[in-house]
Amino acid sequence: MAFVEFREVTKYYQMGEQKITAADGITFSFEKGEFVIIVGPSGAGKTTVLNMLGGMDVCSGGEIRLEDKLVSSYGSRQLTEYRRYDIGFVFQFYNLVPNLTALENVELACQICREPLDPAQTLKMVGLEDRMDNFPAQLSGGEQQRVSIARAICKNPKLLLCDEPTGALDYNTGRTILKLLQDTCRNTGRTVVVITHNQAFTSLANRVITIKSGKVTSIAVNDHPMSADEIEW
Ligand SMILES: Nc1ncnc2c1ncn2[C@@H]1O[C@H](COP(=O)(O)OP(=O)(O)OP(=O)(O)O)[C@@H](O)[C@H]1O
Repeated sequence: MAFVEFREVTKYYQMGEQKITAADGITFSFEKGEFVIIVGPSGAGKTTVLNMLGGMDVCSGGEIRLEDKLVSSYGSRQLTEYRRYDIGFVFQFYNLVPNLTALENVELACQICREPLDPAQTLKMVGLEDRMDNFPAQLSGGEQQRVSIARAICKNPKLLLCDEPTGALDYNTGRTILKLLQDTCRNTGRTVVVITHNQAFTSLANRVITIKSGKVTSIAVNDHPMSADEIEW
């Protein structure tokens, strides 16, 4: 059994009379420790897939599994536990609490999980040992994204899910964030999923899942991914 599996997953949104198909029979799987990129144009269904994988949204049909858990059968209480214990999220716009310091933002997330990592150590790992007592407004966009990555990793999740994590950052800062995510995967064996519309990022991944119009159009496995230092876009 694969670590993560989507089998014929569908997602429909009803907008008045109109039925929108955001996922149209999505099937893929990947293994523990992989760096997975889900790529596709705007509106392809990437966020929908990530939200269903992260338990933030439910599918209309098909099966979603993480290890031996059939996530697609979960009710709201089980989904709350799943999001809390198994999933770490990184969003495009960081979503830090503005009146808490970097360290307090990470500590807050640790309070709701079972076996958190040490918040200060995790901030050190993302290169912020000297900025722990700063508030988000005192940090650059790249530094705020590092805090949000530390906050997600600190929960010690099975899956780290990142939705356009470099979308709000300049070129060089974006590259350092991709390197951090790639190093997190390589050095700690954590499974990382990144969604992006940027085709250039795909050479970083062990597995690239391409989505168009709610369907998987290709799945490519790369045994020799490039380092984030080497790519240009
Ligand atoms: N809550 C919702 N209600 C109605 N339609 C939705 C909802 N969420 C997404 N959709 C629609 O589903 C489709 C897929 O959207 P999704 O956000 O998953 O695409 P995406 O690939 O992540 O796009 P982007 O890169 O622009 O964020 C789009 O047509 C979108 O308008």
